[in-house]
Amino acid sequence: MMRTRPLKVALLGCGVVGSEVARIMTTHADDLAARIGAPIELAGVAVRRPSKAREGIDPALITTDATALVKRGDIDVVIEVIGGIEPARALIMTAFEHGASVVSANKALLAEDGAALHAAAEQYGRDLYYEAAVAGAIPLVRPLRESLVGDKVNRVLGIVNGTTNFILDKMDTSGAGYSEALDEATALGYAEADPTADVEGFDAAAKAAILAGIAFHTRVRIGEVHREGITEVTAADIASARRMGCTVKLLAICERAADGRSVTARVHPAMIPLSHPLASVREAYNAVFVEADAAGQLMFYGPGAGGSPTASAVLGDLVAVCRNKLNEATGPGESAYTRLPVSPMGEVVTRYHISLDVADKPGVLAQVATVFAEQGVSIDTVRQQGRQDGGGEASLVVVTHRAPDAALSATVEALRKLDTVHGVASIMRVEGE
Ligand SMILES: NC(=O)C1=CN([C@@H]2O[C@H](COP(=O)(O)OP(=O)(O)OC[C@H]3O[C@@H](n4cnc5c(N)ncnc54)[C@H](OP(=O)(O)O)[C@@H]3O)[C@@H](O)[C@H]2O)C=CC1
Ligand SMILES: N[C@@H](CC=O)C(=O)O
Repeated sequence: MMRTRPLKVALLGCGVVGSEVARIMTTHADDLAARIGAPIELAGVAVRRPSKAREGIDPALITTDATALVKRGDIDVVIEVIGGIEPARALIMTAFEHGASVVSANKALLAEDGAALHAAAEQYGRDLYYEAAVAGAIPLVRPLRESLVGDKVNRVLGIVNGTTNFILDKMDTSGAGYSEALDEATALGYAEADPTADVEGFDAAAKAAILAGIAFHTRVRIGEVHREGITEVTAADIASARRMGCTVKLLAICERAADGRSVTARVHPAMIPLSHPLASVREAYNAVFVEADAAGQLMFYGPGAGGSPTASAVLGDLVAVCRNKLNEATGPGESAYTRLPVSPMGEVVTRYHISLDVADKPGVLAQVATVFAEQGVSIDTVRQQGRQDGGGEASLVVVTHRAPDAALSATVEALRKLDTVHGVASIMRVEGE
């Protein structure tokens, strides 16, 4: 039977995501009430700039005092879509203390301080849901937290940042410049308030930390994730990838060690073969592979950024949390975990694509090959192309077999010291084979 007294919802933030959440709460009010078993009421909307026009929102609900809103005592659910660390963290803690459960899309905060937030939720008997924090509309947090909790997940690999995928895709397919593609992604609402978070890989690293934590029942903080962004990826890298039958993607890769005693989490650009399913992930779409002992390989795919897709994930959490409230229960929360050490990047086994500018004369290839051999790195393919400019230089592209990242980077450092190597034009890892 439908309860008539509405559940009260406070919305903290009404930007790209928040404005869509408010719109769907209004336009789908009847459906949401039917799903929940009670109507929901938007009880207040906290923003920074109160005079800004907010379509479809009663101006009487707007406040700049988010703290007073969450302290009211009659709020059932707080939706935090402000972003950043503070005041979001303090507001969530205050919400728990004053009786509300929380739905958040804030991956930066969860990857920085998820443990304290979960502990506070548990202490006060509240829910903390955050499906929207990873890969926009794609259900990923709940499948890992609930559906796969009986299995053993060994690897999570995918594209988890829409902005960088949009930029790399535009650079690859339409030849767009980096800045032009970034401006377009920002205008479409994909980029973070500070797009450095996207292009330098912080956003993807936060998501990798969250995914590794849930998948491997451990804790990984953003600072433990090896992170490289896309700012160094050049048109020449993309062209080089094409020549190899590959494309360049920013990947997040989280792995459990074979002995189960440690994990790794990394974010970096990588070349992947055009035949790999991730190669066809276009624009701001995301896709994530999950490999588990019993389930095998699962692929999750969908819109990874933008107001409306992200709001879909927020609304799904809102319904779940409201149902729990009505049942005077909380959801599954955080499962028991073992703190597994996060191994450094140097121990990760990967492959390098290295493009060198070398002297075009006898013996150079042998010298280069010796450096690889000295570091214990086996070469898979070598391609040399003499330059047409008559300067006695050639371009040498070496693709290695799999080796520890420390050995690969030591190889690059040793190559830089050879007189016959005039420059390292690009280095990129190769994944997905
Ligand atoms: N955009 C996306 O595609 C996705 C975003 N997310 C996450 O969702 C969250 C929100 O992102 P997004 O909507 O893009 O961000 P926006 O910058 O568009 O919106 C932020 C909102 O928070 C308000 N705000 C900022 N500071 C305060 C404050 N101190 N007190 C009250 N309100 C404040 C802003 O107010 P005002 O409007 O007055 O400026 C604005 O309404 C972030 O955590 C982001 O990482 C997650 C998945 C996808
Ligand atoms: N800026 C993020 C938004 C969603 O998380 C992205 O581009 O993926």
